[in-house]
Amino acid sequence: MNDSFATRLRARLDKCGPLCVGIDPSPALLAAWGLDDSPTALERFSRTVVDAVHDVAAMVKPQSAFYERWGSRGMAVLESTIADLREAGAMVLLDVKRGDIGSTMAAYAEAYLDKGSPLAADAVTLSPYLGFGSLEGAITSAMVNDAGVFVLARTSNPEAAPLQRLVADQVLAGAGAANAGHTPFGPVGVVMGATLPALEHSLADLNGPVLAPGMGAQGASPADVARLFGSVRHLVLPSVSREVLADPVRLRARALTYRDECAALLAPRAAAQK
Ligand SMILES: O=C(O)c1cc(=O)[nH]c(=O)n1[C@@H]1O[C@H](COP(=O)(O)O)[C@@H](O)[C@H]1O
Repeated sequence: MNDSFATRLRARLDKCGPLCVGIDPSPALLAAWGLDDSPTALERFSRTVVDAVHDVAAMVKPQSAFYERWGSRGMAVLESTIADLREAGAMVLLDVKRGDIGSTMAAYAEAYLDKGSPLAADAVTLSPYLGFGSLEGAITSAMVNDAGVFVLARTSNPEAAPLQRLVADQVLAGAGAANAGHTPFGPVGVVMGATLPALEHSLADLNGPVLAPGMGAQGASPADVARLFGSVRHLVLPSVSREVLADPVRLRARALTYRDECAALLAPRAAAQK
């Protein structure tokens, strides 16, 4: 029998520490690395990141958009990047932010969560704006496939606040209901930006992981992650992309610095001292 998503993520968090590193091969980063904008460069970039961070990050998060730019050639690189990560023992969070009516959602779930799919990941990001209930099939599929999902609740971009403030509690309630009774926690995570000025929502009944993007390029720090999510420190996965990816030579060192800082600030001991 395979371990559940949460059991695998718990083991990775305990082994590697609390950090997710994004693979975002944007044209700007390819240029910064001295690479041209091509599928070959995409592959070189992705391989370099996999080699540098696969044992540092609890999860690695390829951003699908940067591969989709290249059509089928880009998708082939995404497929091989997912395979490389898995072979290296990393957990893959595929950032696709999908959300649609039930029947279409079922096809997305088949594409990204079914164990036999060429793009199968350990987890995907989902958008709840067709209603939390529209994600039910994907959540069931995640459970059947020992995978997970991360549903957008309060994203890191400032313009999201007026809209998401109104619905985030529904997302958190839906996720909490799906996760109830699961140990060590459930397969339905949420996305909450490390850039939020204040938390504004209770995570007490979530019983699922919290992906917290926004460190580095978007201005948040590991201290912000600890300030916002200290109450669920054992469930937080701070995420960073551009700041770590900026320089191929310092990539691993930067990831290690973020990892160590997050681990120190989110350690149980830090809670007791507070
Ligand atoms: O789902 C995400 O990862 C995500 C959620 C969010 O609220 N904000 C956010 O920036 N992201 C992703 O995180 C990456 C940007 O991270 P940075 O380069 O570290 O700012 C992009 O791939 C975004 O799509």
